Amino acid sequence: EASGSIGEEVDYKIIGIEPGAGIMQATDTALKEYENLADWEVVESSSAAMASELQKAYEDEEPIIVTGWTPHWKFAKFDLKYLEDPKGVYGEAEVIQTLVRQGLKDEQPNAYTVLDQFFWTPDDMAQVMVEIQDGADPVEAASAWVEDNSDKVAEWTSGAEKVDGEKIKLAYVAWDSEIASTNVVAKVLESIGYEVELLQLDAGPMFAAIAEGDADGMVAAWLPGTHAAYMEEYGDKVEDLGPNLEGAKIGLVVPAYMDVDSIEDLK
Ligand SMILES: C[SH](C)CC(=O)O
Repeated sequence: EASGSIGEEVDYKIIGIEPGAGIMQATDTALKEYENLADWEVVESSSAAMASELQKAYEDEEPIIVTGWTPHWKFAKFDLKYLEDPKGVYGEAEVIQTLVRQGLKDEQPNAYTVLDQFFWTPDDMAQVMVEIQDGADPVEAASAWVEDNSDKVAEWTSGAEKVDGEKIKLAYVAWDSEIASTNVVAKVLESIGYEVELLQLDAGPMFAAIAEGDADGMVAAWLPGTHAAYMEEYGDKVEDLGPNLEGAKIGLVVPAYMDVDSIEDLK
């Protein structure tokens, strides 16, 4: 039974993730744009910590508001809803794009071909994410998906020739979505002979690593809105290979049992 306002119930807190994430920047903007959020706080946390807080609240049918995104396994496990965002702070549909360092096409044309052709659906990504959430090692979950989806993988490797142990470094942030996609791409690059190193960074350093050539590629650019600031800073120093997934979204997410439908209702 609701004891008071939504704000009182969640102590005026939105449970966030890592500070550098674009969704955290968008939520900082939301706290300024929505007068009713003037006294609210977004709690810096991590993707994993946010997910476990969400799971705990959900199991106890407690109120909670989190920074959420699609694709994500939480929508398969819990009955959740996005809060309406009348001021459009979180943008509309997002795509996840692939960025590579300048020069990769000449130096590693076969890796470039795979990264350029990598494209899959939110359902594909969710299959790998749920396996990992259910306890599978990300490398194992990626291997299993690659084996089960050889036709799609063949489209990605079409035109790429085998190499002999050349090294490729993929940068990523430990968001569940990018743990899945980066491990799948790594498996596919390994299948044509590359030795792949995964470099886990925060969002800003991930863009910087591609721009400065410290990593060869990443499949983790959420655009046009989420990572707009990073593209503003680094866009002219990277090569943008376009979307690898369409139908993504970010926003504030609550369990469906909460009687709130819009960010404007958070009082
Ligand atoms: C958390 S979303 C996967 C990306 C972002 O917010 O930077």
